Order: sequence, then structure tokens, then C-alpha cells
Amino acid sequence: MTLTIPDHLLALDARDPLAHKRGAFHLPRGVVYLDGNSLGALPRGVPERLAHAAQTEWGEQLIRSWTAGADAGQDWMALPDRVAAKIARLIGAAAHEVAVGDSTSVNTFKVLAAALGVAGPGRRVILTDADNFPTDLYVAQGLNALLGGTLELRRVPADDIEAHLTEDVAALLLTQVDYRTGRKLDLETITAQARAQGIVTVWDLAHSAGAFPVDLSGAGADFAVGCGYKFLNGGPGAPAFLYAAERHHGAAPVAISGWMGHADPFEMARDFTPAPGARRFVAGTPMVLSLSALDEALDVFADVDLNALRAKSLSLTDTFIDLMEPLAARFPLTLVTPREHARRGSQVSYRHPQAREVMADLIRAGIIGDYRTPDILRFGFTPLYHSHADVWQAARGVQAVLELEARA
Ligand SMILES: Cc1ncc(COP(=O)(O)O)c(C=O)c1O
Ligand SMILES: Nc1c(O)cccc1C(=O)C[C@H](N)C(=O)O
Repeated sequence: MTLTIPDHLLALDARDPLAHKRGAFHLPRGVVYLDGNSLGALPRGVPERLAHAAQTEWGEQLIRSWTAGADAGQDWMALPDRVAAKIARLIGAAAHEVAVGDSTSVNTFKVLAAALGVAGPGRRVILTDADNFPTDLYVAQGLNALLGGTLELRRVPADDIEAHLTEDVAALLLTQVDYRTGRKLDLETITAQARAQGIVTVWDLAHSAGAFPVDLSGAGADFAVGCGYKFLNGGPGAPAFLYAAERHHGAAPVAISGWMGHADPFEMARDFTPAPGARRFVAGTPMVLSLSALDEALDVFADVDLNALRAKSLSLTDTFIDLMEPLAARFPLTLVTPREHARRGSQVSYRHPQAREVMADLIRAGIIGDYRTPDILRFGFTPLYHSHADVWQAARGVQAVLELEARA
């Protein structure tokens, strides 16, 4: 690898239409941060927004903040809906089809229960990817246990899903981008195939939302969930989101029917009457402080062309794969991320027999990626704040660490 950043990479950065977005983030010096697919970097506007929420809205306004500005939709009570509208644009949904709050795990429970509630009679299988993220598998197991073990959780390799779209399947639960390999599934085609078989789809967009455009409505997807703290940069433990297609709002059961999903919470009625739209899935009191951070973080996306975001993400990951190629020839590194653009999310992963140690050394050297069992080195690329120069620096760092380890 060259000693200085190659001109063609500098040229890519010079004509990067998203380059100015880097300034919207706090990025610590001396670090190449490649873990925005686990915890997005801090948007610069967030600390001030949090201070305002704490000092003014909470400290001064106290309980009045729940309703202050309600006429303009600026009250705390409507904060989940305001955040939902911002996320909706990123995932191809209408604002009233998105609900924000709770964790992705809890939302997976809610939408899986909803999906089972609208599935055709006699269908008792939840079909999923055998390597799905653990929480998706565990939630499906827990829901089945709650239903007395009446369902079957059928786990098959992601590549074999199509062959398993059979008439006994009630719901298809898939994560679009695999957290280990970065493999991206064709959400449009799989959704269409599932719908043709009468199967209700539930998509986990944890590694999709904010990384590239998603078009849930266009695809005809039924339900979805996703994280607020990864590519949406909402901060540690940020509220998650769920999507419920409008056509299901009438019939889909609300498994956690809390008072904040009631049509009129302060009516204090004895029976649950769901709020209009996906708001019915907001179970309890909105997490105002963390919603405020997420709300502010999402403003960074307001003027972002999502196609430009995708193009840059692919350019970053292409560059990393290219720069790593000579290293993969010298060291025991195996690329596990698909090279085809259509099958790649916004991360690049390699197998390495000492992946855990290599990643620990990389992190000590300021190249922060992730290790995932059993032998995966994972590098996440965030098109809002990474440059091609960062990618080059990261690959140089990997080279230095691997050379040092080979000598040890
Ligand atoms: C695919 C996927 N789903 C869900 C989650 C997380 O869910 P939760 O926010 O409930 O921890 C993650 C990461 O943590 C994930 O990668
Ligand atoms: N959600 C996480 C957490 O609470 C602590 C540490 C890491 C995470 C993650 O995001 C893991 C992540 N979903 C993954 O893709 O591996």
C-alpha cells in the first residue's frame, strides 16, 4: 500500500456531495471509527439539544412540557410522532405507519405478534434465517412459548428462503443486512414472493435504516423494525422504531396495549381503544430525553439525497475491499461480504483465525471496528461521516497490525 493517500481517493473525496456532513459529527482525534453500525457517532447538535431538554423543558417547564406547544405539535406527547415522521422518509413509509419507542427487541415482539394476528388461518410457522441476529430468534422463541408452543420456528439458511415459502408459513422474519457478513437481502423480491404465497413479512432494518434508502411501501412489506442508535446516530440505547403497513392498522393486534397507544390516554378509559395509525404501538410514556437526542440526530438527514448516500456507501466499501485485496493475499483473511453491490450493506467483513486478537490490536491502534463470533472482523462504513481517506487509513492500519502480528 502506498505511503500517502492515492490521488484517485482524494479526487473521490473532493467531489463527494456528502463531504460537508462530516462536520455535523464529533469524531475523536486519532481514531478511524468503523463501528457506526453498532453505535453511530455523536451528532454535534445533540449535546445542546439534550441540555435544553434537561434544563429548560424538564428543569423549568416541568410537567407543562407534556402539552406545551401542542397546537403546533411541539409537545413532548407528540415527540414520538415527530421522530416517526423523520424516520418514515428513510424507510419509504408514511409517517402514520411508523411508531418510535422501546427497543428493537420489544418492537420485534410487537410486530411479530401483529403479523401472526393477521396471518391466514391454519398457518403456524415463523420462517427465519438460521443466522438471524439472536434477538430476533429469541423473541420468536419467547412468543411461541407464550402461545403455548403452538407455533414452529423454522430456521433455514438465508439463501434457501425462497424454497421455504410454503403454505404453512404465517410470518417471514428476516434481517435485511446480516450483522456478521454485511450480506444484503433483496427485500423487494423476497417480499413479493412471500406475499404471493400469503405470507406476512417482518423485516429487521437494524443495519439498513440510515445506511441506504429502503422502500417498504414500494415493496409492499407488512411490518418492520429497526434501531435508533446505529446508522440513525441517536445515541446509546436510543429508541427503536417499528413499521406497520396502513392496511394492517385495523386488524393487527396490539400485543402491548399500553395507555400511550390509546386514542385518548387521559380519558383514562377502562378499555383499550387504539390510537389512529401506528401510534397505537407506542405502549408507555415516551422516553423524552433519548427521543430528543434521536430527533436532533435525524435532522442531519433532512437534506440528504438517499441515493447519494447509497452511492457513497458503495464507493467506500468498494475502496476498502480493493485496498484490502493485497492483504488478503498475504494474510489469512477471507472476504465474507458479497462483492455485488445489490447484495452488500454498508459494512465489510473478513474471516481471520485470530479475529478477536486482531480486532483488539486494531482498536488499540485507533482503528475501531468490531469482532463477531466466531472469527469475523467487521468494519462499518457510515457515508455521512467517512471519507475515502479514512478508508485508506483504516486499510493502512490493518496492514500495520497484521505485519506486526506476523513478526511476533
Ligand atoms: C439485526 C439486529 N436486530 C436487533 C438488534 C438489537 O436490538 P436491541 O436494540 O433491542 O438490543 C441488533 C443489534 O443490537 C441487530 O443487529
Ligand atoms: N446493541 C448493542 C449493545 O447494546 C451493546 C453492544 C453492541 C450492540 C450492537 O449493536 C450489536 C449489533 N447489533 C451488531 O450488529 O452486532
